[in-house]
Order: sequence, then C-alpha cells, then structure tokens
Amino acid sequence: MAKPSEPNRDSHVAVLAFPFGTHAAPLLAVTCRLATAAPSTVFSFFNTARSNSSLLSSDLPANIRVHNVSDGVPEGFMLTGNPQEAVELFLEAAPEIFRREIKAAETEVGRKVKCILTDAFLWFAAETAAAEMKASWIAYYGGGANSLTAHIYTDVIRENVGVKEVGGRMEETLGFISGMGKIRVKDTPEGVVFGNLDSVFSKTLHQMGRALPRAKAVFINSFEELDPTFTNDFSSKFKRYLNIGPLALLSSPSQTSTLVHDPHDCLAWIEKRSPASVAYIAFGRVATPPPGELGAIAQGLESGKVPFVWSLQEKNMVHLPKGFLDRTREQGMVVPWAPQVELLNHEAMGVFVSHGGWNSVLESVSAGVPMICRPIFGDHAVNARSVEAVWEIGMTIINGVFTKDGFKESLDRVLVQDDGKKMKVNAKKLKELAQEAVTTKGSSFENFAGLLDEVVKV
Ligand SMILES: O=c1ccn([C@@H]2O[C@H](COP(=O)(O)OP(=O)(O)O[C@H]3O[C@H](CO)[C@@H](O)[C@H](O)[C@H]3O)[C@@H](O)[C@H]2O)c(=O)[nH]1
Repeated sequence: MAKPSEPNRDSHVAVLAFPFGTHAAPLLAVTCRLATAAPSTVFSFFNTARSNSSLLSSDLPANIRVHNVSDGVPEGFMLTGNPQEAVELFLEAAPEIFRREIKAAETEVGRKVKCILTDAFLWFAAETAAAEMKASWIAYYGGGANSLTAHIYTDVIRENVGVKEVGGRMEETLGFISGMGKIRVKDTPEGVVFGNLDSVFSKTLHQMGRALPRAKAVFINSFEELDPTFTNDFSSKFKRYLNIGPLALLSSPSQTSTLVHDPHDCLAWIEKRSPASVAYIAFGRVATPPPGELGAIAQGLESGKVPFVWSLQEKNMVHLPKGFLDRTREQGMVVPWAPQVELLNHEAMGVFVSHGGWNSVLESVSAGVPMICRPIFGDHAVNARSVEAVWEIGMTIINGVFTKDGFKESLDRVLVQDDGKKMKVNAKKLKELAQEAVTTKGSSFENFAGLLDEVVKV
C-alpha cells in the first residue's frame, strides 16, 4: 500500500493510529494537513488493514505512505466477539508491532524517524519507541478535553470519591476539579472509579493520564473557546497543548474538492424538507443501542411524525418494527451510511440524536445543531452531560434510554418547545466561535502552525 515518492529532505514522521472506533480517520485527516504543509517530510501512517479499509479513500498527498500492520490477534486465535478483547490483544502486541514496522519503514524510505505522532491511547508504544530511536513523541487525544480531564485526574477523582462502594456517590459532582463542576461521578468513563479498574484498557488509560505530560506536545480535535478552563489547565500541565479543530470545518468534503460520500442520496432527500425540521440519528461506528431501543426509536419517530435520516448498520435493520420501513417511506430514510457532516450543515437539520461520540458532538457543535444524547460507553456520558449542562445545547434522552414516549417527548422538546429554541441559540453561538477558531486569525489556525512546527522541527 506504500505510495512511491521521492521527497528531497530528510525528515520522516511515524504516525501510529489506534484502529478502533473513530480514532484513525481524524488522525489521518491531521496527517494529510501536515503532509500538505510539509511536502518534503515523509509521513509513514501505520494502521491495521481493517481500519485502513474503512477510511474513505481520497487522494492522499504523495508524501504519506500508508502501511497495513498486524491487529495483534495471534494466528488461529478465535475472538469471542467481545470488542474489548480485540482492543486488548492489539494493545498488548502494539509495542512490538510498531517497533518492527517503523524499522522497516526507515529502511524503505531511507530516513530515520525523527518524530513519532500517535493516538494518545498508544502512549506506551510511542514512548518506548521514541526513546529507543531518539525521536520526539507527540500525542493526539481523540476525545474532548472533558474526558481527557477525567483521565488526567483519575488519581484525584479516586482519592476524593473512593473506588469502593462508589455506587452511593454516583450523583455527586466533581467540583474539586476545575471545569468539572457540572460533571457527576456517573458521567466519568468506566475504569476511572467504577467498572473494571484492572482491565488492560482501564490501566492503559489511567497510565496515559500520567504519561501525557511527558509528550513533546498533546493535541486534540477541539477549539480553545469551547472549554477555556481546560485549555488553561492543560497549557500548564503539558509541555504544549494544542486545540486544532474542529476538523469537520477544515477537512469536510464540502470545504474541499473531495467528493461527498452519499451512496443513498440523503442530501437530495433533505433538500426537500423544511428548515430545522429533520432528526438525524446515528451512533458512530461501534456503538448501537440494544434491539428493544431501536424499536422504540422507530415508534417514537412514527408517532411523532418527525422527518428523519437514520444511519443504521444493515445487520441491525432486523430489529425495526414490522412494516416500519414501508410505512415511513415518505417520512424518512434508514441507511447504512450517511454523509453526517453535510447533513448536519443543511438548513433542514433540526436535531442530532447521537450516542455522544466526540467526533459527532464536535460536528454538531460546528454545525450549530442541538442534540439528544443516549450515551452507551466510554466518553459518551461525559460528552452528553457537557452537551446538556455545560454548553446547554441539547439534552440526555428522557429516561436515559429510548422508550417510545420518552423519545417522542425529547424530540418535541428540542424541535418545538422554548427549551429547544434556547439550545439552538447556544449551539449557534458555539458554531460561530468554532468557525472563528479556524480562520487565519483564529486560535486553531495558530495552534496548527504550532503543531506543524513541533512535528517537523527536530
Ligand atoms: O453514517 C455515518 C455514521 C458515522 N459517520 C462519521 O463517523 C464518525 C463517528 O465518530 P464518533 O461520534 O466519535 O463515534 P465513534 O465511532 O463511536 O467513536 C469512538 O471514538 C471517539 C473518538 O475517540 C470516541 O469519542 C467515541 O466514544 C468512540 O466510540 C463521525 O465523524 C461521523 O461523521 C458518518 O459520517 N456517517
């Protein structure tokens, strides 16, 4: 898969992706921007074949070489289907995989790697390789500053809340950490104070919080004005902290010449709807609410008569109520993939119903669209809570899970009631700040220049 090219200077950057969820796509988007800005530097992008094949293939700059690496699953090993298992096998094998692959790429390119840029989840593989190769290490954290705070302050949260019998303290807020006054114990990602604290994944994230201050720089897909308190805090904690987003405003197909991937013609469909009327429903690449809740979503949409676009993997369509697709043919569309960013930016978009994955939240913020969140795992709950209580641009689904009436009422609240109007006003304000951040005078523009400097300067 490596692309042949003959760049003429001697800089070589290794980019290590975390091949699960929506981690690799934004990292590749940043790599493309860096590679365009530094055409004589070679960027070797390492990711599993499976994850690479899920990245929308557009023309990459000639100085990016994409490599398929092992997923760490031993030969003949039968995965049980528990997603955590695949993640943990990969994490365990990652240091060896990347060491081997970086060495091979150095030989192939004929240049030593001077900088290792990684997903923050891979801090252990990056730090070891960087020390061995005398390279610098720069980390990309794929979530928002809110969940990053939970990982950076895991020890503090554990000291204050305890880790035993935490159940009784779930509603308490984390007021002892600045910027987290509205976040409750129950909103923290599993593995911070509840869930399996000893799993490989929980330990990796806990240790990541301690390791990131050692990185040469830490960057995230966000903008400073969204979370000024965290920005201030991290600017003193990390050697360099750079908000370089929202990437959706920088690398969305609508902002570039790349074709929009719209295999089911969602954009033609939404064109005919009235302003701020449509519900867009999507739960990212890995999470799906349980089958019963998918049925409740369908019932809520049907009884509320809300026009909709629903991105739902084909294998889950069997859980829709009998006849739903036929009855709602005029009302909406259920598709296995939708051009999310473009839909959110359409004037007919009224509400985004989401699990609260970071990329989705930021894409909604960038489009000024209010949200209804139904968190499923990881950082979803802290993102949903920020949407509802910190930025006040949406709400968590009534009852915490989808029920027919709760969903119908939630849709009504956001699309029709005064509450929803306020959410929309707040969302529009954030959209303006996001747009400002990426202009040539904006904070993210300046931060990207800082990142470029850290990456190519050796
Ligand atoms: O039909 C679809 C469905 C999804 N998307 C895109 O897919 C991405 C989904 O990303 P995200 O909302 O972050 O969800 P996940 O795929 O669930 O992402 C994982 O990775 C994120 C970043 O670390 C974490 O915040 C999440 O918790 C984790 O589940 C977004 O860019 C969407 O625009 C589409 O374009 N079309």
